[in-house]
Amino acid sequence: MSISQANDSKSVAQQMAEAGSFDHRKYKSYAPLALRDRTWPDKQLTKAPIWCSVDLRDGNQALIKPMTVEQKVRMFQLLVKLGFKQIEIGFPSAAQPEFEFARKLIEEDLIPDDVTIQVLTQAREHLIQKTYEALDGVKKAIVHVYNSTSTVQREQTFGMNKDEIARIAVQGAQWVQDYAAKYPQTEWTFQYSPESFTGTEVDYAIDVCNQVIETWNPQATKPVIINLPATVEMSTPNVFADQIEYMCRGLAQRDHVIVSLHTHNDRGCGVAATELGLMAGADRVEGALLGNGERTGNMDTVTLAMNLYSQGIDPELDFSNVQEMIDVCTDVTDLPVHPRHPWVGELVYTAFSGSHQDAIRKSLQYHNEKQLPHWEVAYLPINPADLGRDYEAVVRINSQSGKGGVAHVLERDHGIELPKWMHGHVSKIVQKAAEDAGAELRGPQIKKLFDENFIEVPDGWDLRGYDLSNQDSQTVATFRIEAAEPLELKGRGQGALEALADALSQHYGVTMKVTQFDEHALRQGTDSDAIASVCVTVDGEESVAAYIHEDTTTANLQALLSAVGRAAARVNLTARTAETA
Ligand SMILES: CC(=O)SCCNC(=O)CCNC(=O)[C@H](O)C(C)(C)COP(=O)(O)OP(=O)(O)OC[C@H]1O[C@@H](n2cnc3c(N)ncnc32)[C@H](O)[C@@H]1OP(=O)(O)O
Ligand SMILES: CC(C)C(=O)C(=O)O
Ligand SMILES: [Mg+2]
Repeated sequence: MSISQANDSKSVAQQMAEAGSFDHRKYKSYAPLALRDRTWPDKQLTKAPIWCSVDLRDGNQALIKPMTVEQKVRMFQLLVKLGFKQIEIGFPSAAQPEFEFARKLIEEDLIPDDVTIQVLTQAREHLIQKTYEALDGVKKAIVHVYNSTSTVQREQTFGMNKDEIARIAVQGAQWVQDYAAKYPQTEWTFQYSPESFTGTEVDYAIDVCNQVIETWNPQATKPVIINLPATVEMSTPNVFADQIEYMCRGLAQRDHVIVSLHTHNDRGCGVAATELGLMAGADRVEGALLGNGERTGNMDTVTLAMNLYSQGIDPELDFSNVQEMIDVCTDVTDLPVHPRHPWVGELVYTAFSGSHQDAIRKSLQYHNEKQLPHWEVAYLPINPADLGRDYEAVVRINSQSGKGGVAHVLERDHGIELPKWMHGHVSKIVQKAAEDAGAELRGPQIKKLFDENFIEVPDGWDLRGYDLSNQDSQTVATFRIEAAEPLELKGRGQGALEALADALSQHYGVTMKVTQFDEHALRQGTDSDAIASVCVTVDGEESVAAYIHEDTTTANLQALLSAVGRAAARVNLTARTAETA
């Protein structure tokens, strides 16, 4: 008997008993909804949805260690600061800290006037009663009642048929309404979730939701919220979008119903499903910061908001201080943020690889020079500074990096703008050091390598002074050099640099040619400091050096002298004459 035949004849229970059987045939594919006249694929998102944070409920119920009341207050205050106007604060009938937290917010008047708190309850009377007790005295609140409607839960958890499950929903909705009437001073909004909606036959989901809507009888001034959860993400986002479009068409009193989405991320598409669901007609979304929540988490509100932001849409949430948000979240959830987390991870604006760095550097320069009206920079979907991130993270150097990246770091961190011909010389040194270290090199290490290999004056090659004059439209010069014995050399040429090359050629009896030269002001440091870079060939041997000085002629001459001095380590330079002072 083949393995395949063996598996086909086994029940799921038998297969489960066989530990370690990685066999896809025990799973079946989802059945897509045949919505032929779907309209959502042609829609575009143009505005932010109504946001509801579920950090303090769905996020909290998934933590190893649920938040304390104090931690919940901290998270609540962060959510308010970020701009959430609807915040599900918990499941007050579930546990004492949940109840106490609701009481604290109300009694200590911690809820801003423009923020509505929301609470979750099962459709069970004693839990609903306790929920209202927790909310006594609140100005306004959303009471969110749910029951599970999927085939699996109907059959396996509840052992009930469709009508019986619908009756739980309607009875729950009725209790929610009845208890609300006991607290007339509060402005109540009701919300219903057919939990495990994506595993529910869509016509049945419409039927249950419409019975709840009929119970609550919403008005224009008193809408209800129907929240459609992908309690477990079971399909590709397009299937979810079809389900949402179908629901939006089938829900009664649609004008008085706010359609809300609550996706989870089991297949890694929680945000994508929400985006398509919004295109399919939903008005509101529930989610958690950084995607905290049951299993793989809830839809990540940071990612969705930043996706909108990066399309030029006001997300109506403020992530300008992303570090503060990360600090509070990691602290209260005790969960780390992945370095590649969309938009906010430590590495998401960082390029280590040479070609990316080169493109980023050129593109940023182009962007600044042309003053483009919109952000269009290679490899950087948004300006990291918008999130309070600095540019240091954008280009980081290791052995995968190229010359553009090294030049970028010297420019960015030290205001040293190198001429293009020098990029390769510097990056060769940096790359070798990175390879030897087998690690990243940070800005100060790169500057040190640059100083040691290009700026520092080799022993015995210090320029002590010079006199320049003009003769027959040529520069005639005397140079004083601090060597083992002080030298005074004379030379002539087109300018001071050529005159020095001439003086050194004569002195050492070698051919010397300045092949590259550049001089310009430093972008950092004193106003007058200039950096000069020189490439010289000494008897065919190429040597490069640079020097920084407030006097540009001194910078040029010392750069040349240093380059020759560095060549002297490789070429035998012996004085031909004895022109000592
Ligand atoms: C997808 C989601 O995130 S849903 C939210 C989940 N969050 C939580 O559960 C966190 C808080 N929950 C709790 O602390 C507890 O579950 C409580 C306090 C709410 C209830 O506690 P208990 O009654 O002791 O236990 P439990 O939740 O297991 O109750 C199960 C019973 O409720 C019924 N039930 C479960 N959900 C619902 C519901 N939404 N509406 C009506 N009845 C429900 C079950 O059928 C079961 O009935 P049975 O006793 O006849 O078998
Ligand atoms: C309570 C409901 C909305 C829920 O969290 C879910 O279905 O995921
Ligand atoms: Mg959930």
